[in-house]
Parts: sequence; structure tokens; C-alpha cells
Amino acid sequence: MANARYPTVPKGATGVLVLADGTVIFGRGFGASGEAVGELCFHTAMTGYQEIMTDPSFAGQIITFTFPHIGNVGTNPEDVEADTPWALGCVVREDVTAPSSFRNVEPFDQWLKAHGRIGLAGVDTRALTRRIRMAGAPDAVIAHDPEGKFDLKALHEKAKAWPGLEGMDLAVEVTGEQRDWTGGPWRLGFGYEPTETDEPSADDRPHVVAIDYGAKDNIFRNLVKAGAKVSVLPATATYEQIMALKPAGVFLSNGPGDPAATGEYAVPVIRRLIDDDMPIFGICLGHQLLGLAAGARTSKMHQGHRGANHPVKRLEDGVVEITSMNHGFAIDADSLPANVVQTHVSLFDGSNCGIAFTDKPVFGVQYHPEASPGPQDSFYLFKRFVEGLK
Ligand SMILES: NC(=O)CC[C@H](N)C(=O)O
Repeated sequence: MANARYPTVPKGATGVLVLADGTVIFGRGFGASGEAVGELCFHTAMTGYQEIMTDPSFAGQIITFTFPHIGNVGTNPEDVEADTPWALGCVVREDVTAPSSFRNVEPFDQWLKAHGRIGLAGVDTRALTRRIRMAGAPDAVIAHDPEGKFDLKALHEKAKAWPGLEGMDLAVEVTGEQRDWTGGPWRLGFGYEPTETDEPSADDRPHVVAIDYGAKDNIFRNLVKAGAKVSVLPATATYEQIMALKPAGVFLSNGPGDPAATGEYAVPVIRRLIDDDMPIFGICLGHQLLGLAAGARTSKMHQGHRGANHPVKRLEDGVVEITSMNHGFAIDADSLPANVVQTHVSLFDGSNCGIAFTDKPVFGVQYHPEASPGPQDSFYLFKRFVEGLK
């Protein structure tokens, strides 16, 4: 595959990242062999790589971890936000070391391999992150071949040909089946077993119908903890399917892709719910869909926000919440109609982080009050929503 434009594969390189602009970054592959194409982003959380990799909002994305030691506590079947990792792969600084945790069940590289996801180690992730910050999140191919054989031209073509996240509806690809949710937040020795207060028999609990656009399980666990009975419907659920479950309130989940694309089928349903005065709470993609349903615009951010310590200002009282974030699109606050107020803003760049209708029981936040990983400052939002349904 000799081609003067592309570098020769250095000795020992078994993995590579090829960006759409032709940049080639070699490293050591781990996890599954093969290749995957998507948007390359960076995530600044120091812990929680398993939760991050399994967050369905990362479908279509390759994650650069800025924290150098990833994989060092292995994996277990509990610290997951979905049944499988949805991120296409990850790029890390250091080689993955032997797992050191009493909760480890399977080393990180084996877990990635078992789920067909690619890892790339030995990369200068600091330089890569600076590049993403300056030039924006590029489309890229991540590839792993234990023999170190790469057709760099073909990989470059593939990165260039990928259409990009803008305009892409990925919620349909990651959404689950209709189901009743049981289980609250994780506790040592009990796992996700419900506590006495969230017993399924406590049937005076308000019924929340959650639309799964690619939900993180910890959202449902937190709704249960806040006192709700939770049923889950797929992303494409119709107004009639939602109403047939007689919800006291509707929850709109996080999810991958461009909210404007998912909004094509989701927004008409959400508009009817808003017109009915249905109490609604949206998180991340669900928040963006609420904004679109209100008539506002969303747009792609330069690099997005992905981390576990993003400061957000709550405008009603000036309190700063430290939050978990993962988004690459945002509501344009200046496009909000008169009956919708901005309730939270990012202290990093002033971008919109929360909205509420002034005349309806409807609100949303751009960040992740369910943490996993991240701080739990914002749990009050689940409480506020569920208490409001009683
Ligand atoms: N976590 C999410 O729900 C992400 C929402 C949307 N896909 C974005 O990137 O902005």
C-alpha cells in the first residue's frame, strides 16, 4: 500500500488513528481487531471509563481519554449504562495495566475485544486533545491489526467519506424495547436491587413513561430512587402508545446523534404532550428535543463538552452545580420563545444547560444529573420532577 503521501508504519505499531484531514497517529492496538469510523472527541473524566464506553450517547464516536491511566481497574458487569459499549473505540495514553480492583471481573482489553470495540494506546493524548480543541472534533478511523498491516490510503478515504454526526439520527439504532424498569442506584453488597422504599409493590408511586433515545440506565435508577414507577418505550413510540400507559409524567432520555435529525419523528409527539400539559423532564438529547419542540434551534458545538466536573450556574439562585456532561450539540438560547426561560448555563462557555417552560410543567437539562460517572449535585432534579407528579 505504498503511497508517498502516507508514512510507513513504524515497527511495533499495531494500531492507528487516521483523521479525515490525512493526519496519521500510530500506537499500540488493544481490544478488538478491525476498524471503525466516527467522530473523534475527548473526555476529561478521571474515572468511570466503563460507564462512559457503555453510554449509548457515544454511538458514532471514538473517545480520547485525557486521563492517562485507563483500564487499570478492569471491568465488571455492574458498572454499565447499557448492555454493550456503544462508543466505537477509545484512544489512551498508557498501555492498559493488569486490573487492580476487588470488583474486577474481566480486564478492560478483553472486555473491549468481547464486545468488538477497538482500543489504541501509546498516543500523545494531550497533543491530540489540544488539536481537537483548536480545530474541532474530526471524523476519523481507528484501526487495530496485531500484524501492523494498514492500508492508510483506504483508511483515510473511509474517514473522508463518513458523512459526520450532523444530520445523523442514531437514536433509532440504540433504542431498546418496551419494558418495565426495576432497580435503583448501585449499593455495595446489593448491586441494583431496589431498596424497600422503591419496592415495585408500592403502587401509589407516580408512573413515569420514559422514552429511550439511547438512555443511560442510571437515569432510570435515579427516577426509581426519586420515587417513580418507571416504564420505558422505544424512541419511535407514538403519542397513542405513550398515552395508553396512562403516564403521570413523561421523561425524555439522552441519546446519540443530531437532535434535529431525531426531532423529525420525536418532536411532533413531544409537542402533543406539551399541548396536553403533560409534565415532562428531558436530559441531554431529551432536553434538546424539548428545545426543538418549543420552536428553538440546536446547533453543533465546536468541540462539545465531555467530562465529569463541568460547572453549571443555576440562574434562579446563582448556585453552581458540578456536573457530568457529554454532548456535542446545544440549544441556541437566543432562539427560545418567550414562554421558555434559560435556567442553567455552562460556566465554561456560557452555552445553554437548562430550560423551563413558564406556563407548563416542562423542563430539561443539558447535563447528566444521574452522574455515572460524575458528581451527584443535581439529583434534586429527579426529586423535583417526581414530587411534582404526586
Ligand atoms: N448525551 C446526550 O444525550 C448527547 C446528545 C446529543 N447527541 C449531543 O451530542 O449533543
